[in-house]
Amino acid sequence: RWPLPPKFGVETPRLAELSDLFDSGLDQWGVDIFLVDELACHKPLCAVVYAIFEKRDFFNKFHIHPSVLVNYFSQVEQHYKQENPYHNAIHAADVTQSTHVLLNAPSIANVFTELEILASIFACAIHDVNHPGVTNQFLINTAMYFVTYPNLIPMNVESELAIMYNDMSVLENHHCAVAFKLLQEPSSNLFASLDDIQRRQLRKMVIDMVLATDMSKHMSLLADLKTMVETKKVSGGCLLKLDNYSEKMQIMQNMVHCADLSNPAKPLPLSTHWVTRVMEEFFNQGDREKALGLPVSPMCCRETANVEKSQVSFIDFIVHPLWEAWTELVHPDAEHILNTLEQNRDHYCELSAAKEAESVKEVDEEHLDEAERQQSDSKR
Ligand SMILES: CC1(C)CC(=O)N(CC(=O)N2CCC(N3N=C(c4ccc(OC(F)F)c(OC(F)F)c4)[C@H]4CC=CC[C@H]4C3=O)CC2)C(=O)C1
Ligand SMILES: [Mg+2]
Ligand SMILES: [Zn+2]
Repeated sequence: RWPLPPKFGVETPRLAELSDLFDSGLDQWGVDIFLVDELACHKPLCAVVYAIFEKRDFFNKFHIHPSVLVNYFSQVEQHYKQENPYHNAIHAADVTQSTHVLLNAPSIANVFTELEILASIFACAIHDVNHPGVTNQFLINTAMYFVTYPNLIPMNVESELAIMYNDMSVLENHHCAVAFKLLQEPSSNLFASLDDIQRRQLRKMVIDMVLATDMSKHMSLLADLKTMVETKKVSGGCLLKLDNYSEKMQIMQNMVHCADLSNPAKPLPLSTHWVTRVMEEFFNQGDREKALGLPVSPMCCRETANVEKSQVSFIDFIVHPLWEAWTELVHPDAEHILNTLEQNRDHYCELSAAKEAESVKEVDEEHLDEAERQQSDSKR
């Protein structure tokens, strides 16, 4: 009934290269997602989701026609703002492919049902859709802005979002709502062949995973993961005893959260590329906060931010503790990921120390110049 879409759902003159890259890299941690973006003519999300669905045989398992997948994820991809330096479709493709790799860890094979795997991949693909390029804090701070200055034309409709969601996981609620709204398109009914129970289960799982990508949930999510790892150690190390929904969902939420925080654990060239992008997005937000007379958020001031120091702190306080817990949960499958994270952290630490030494040297030279000036003055 439907014409077959182009391979991977993208019209590209470089299909052979894209196909080869997926053959060798789709299941690899550290595939060059920026090269995927280039080869897929800047539709990386469509291409990655199509390739994963094919690799996992989801088209047959869930009776999904390839063109329905392409119709839906083309819509989703268009709703990612490509003007965002960081929160764009490349990030969505990156998190989706990273989760695809994490799901292949031998120690969690047979833990998840096919529906749970479908829900995880889907959740990653849509987890930041229509992201406005600012944080929840910014939206919350600006929500009251138009109450204080009603005559100001709403410079950013996004602040409507905080009003809509009463400051609770504003972005993450929005990403879910947009994704499920797009599903209602008749030509995009991805889950038409699922039965009602499965559709309801999938919807709940996706919402639970996407809402867990809100960084304000990070500490509680990590605490629960550590508790699970402790009990797993006690119960002879097998994960297969996961029978209730909440324990399984906890692992799925942490898996997607790990993928969302995986940039510092990727090969260094990819990691530094993501740092440049995320800082650009934060600095744009800082510029807007300054213009609005709002307090500038941490790491968002382009004049004073120390990129290397922020990255070391981000890794030490947030990323490493999470990946340490995940690595223990799936031991020994994620050792190489944790090692890469630790090497990258040391790289940023050295950069930060070198930068520190450089600025101290400059100050010393200035003092020397000043002293020489004073000396020559006193001689005259
Ligand atoms: C400043 C500190 C000394 C003290 C401190 O409180 N925090 C945490 C902090 O300030 N946060 C928490 C994370 C927030 N955040 N940050 C993201 C992000 C992504 C990639 C990054 O680099 C690289 F991997 F590409 C990155 O690097 C960072 F250094 F900027 C940050 C996203 C993570 C998930 C969802 C949306 C993005 C999000 O909510 C931002 C506010 C510290 O980090 C250290
Ligand atoms: Mg997000
Ligand atoms: Zn994200």
